[in-house]
Amino acid sequence: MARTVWYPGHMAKGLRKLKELSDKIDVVVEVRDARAPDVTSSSFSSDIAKFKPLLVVLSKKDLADDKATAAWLSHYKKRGISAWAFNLRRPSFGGFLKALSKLSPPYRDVRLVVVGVPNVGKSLFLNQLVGKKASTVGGVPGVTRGVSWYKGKGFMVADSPGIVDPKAGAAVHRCLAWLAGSRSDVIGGYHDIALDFLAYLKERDLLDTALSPWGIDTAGLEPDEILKVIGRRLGCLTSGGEVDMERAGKALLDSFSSGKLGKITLELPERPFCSLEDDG
Ligand SMILES: Nc1nc2c(ncn2[C@@H]2O[C@H](COP(=O)(O)OP(=O)(O)OP(=O)(O)O)[C@@H](O)[C@H]2O)c(=O)[nH]1
Repeated sequence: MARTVWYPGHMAKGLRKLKELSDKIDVVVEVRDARAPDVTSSSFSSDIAKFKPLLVVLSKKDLADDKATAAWLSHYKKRGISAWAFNLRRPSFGGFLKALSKLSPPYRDVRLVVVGVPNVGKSLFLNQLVGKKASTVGGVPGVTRGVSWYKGKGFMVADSPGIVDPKAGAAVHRCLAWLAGSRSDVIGGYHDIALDFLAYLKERDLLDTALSPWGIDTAGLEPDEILKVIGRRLGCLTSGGEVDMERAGKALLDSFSSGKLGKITLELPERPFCSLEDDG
């Protein structure tokens, strides 16, 4: 089934803004989702990393499988990429701040920009890093125009809108929808996206882990049958008593993105996300 790629105008504008910013910054911090670090990375950050240091922050560590997160951190280390994993709701930035201070020019505060796909945790990261009293900085010639800068202890951070890699295919957008980084209702509907999600979990042998909180026996069931069982279990019914598959899909995806299904990582360094049907 052909699906449209969701790449609205504000993201194109954000990408332009970021490119303009690149000569004013010292460091790029890319926030990636620990549940899918490869899907939520962008070719844009690796382009910038050719001439600016890149620090990778894996967000939502509390929602990801701990062993998988350790494997990703070790994967980055082997490739010389500095990376940390945080539960951004309760972060401990010690090692990250130390690395940041080493990148500081001797004559002024180090300037960083925080980039990442929508909903990955950029705002929460920025707020936690700068502190509760985060307020924008104004009036720094040549720096503050057109972008919001926040002052931290020894650093200045520019925020950026969520950017999805313009080259990302439809399959990546669907995975972002599972993670709540892209809107399922816009790119294909919850029913459709939830079926993709269930098919992917099945292919990765993650179905039983994911659905264990609901005690659903999935043996021999296809994704649409599984979604029907979930819909009945959660009371997503039409007035005629049929399962409302759109509501069931939304309930499943909400449960995954909020961590109700437990700590699940969708891809591993040795087996990154690959589409079941890459029509991008
Ligand atoms: N459990 C958990 N939730 C997180 C974490 N990081 C971010 N979130 C939640 O994820 C959601 C999105 O976080 P934001 O900081 O708004 O994400 P963003 O990247 O700024 O989003 P955009 O503005 O859409 O680009 C919020 O509900 C956060 O509370 C984390 O480490 N753990």
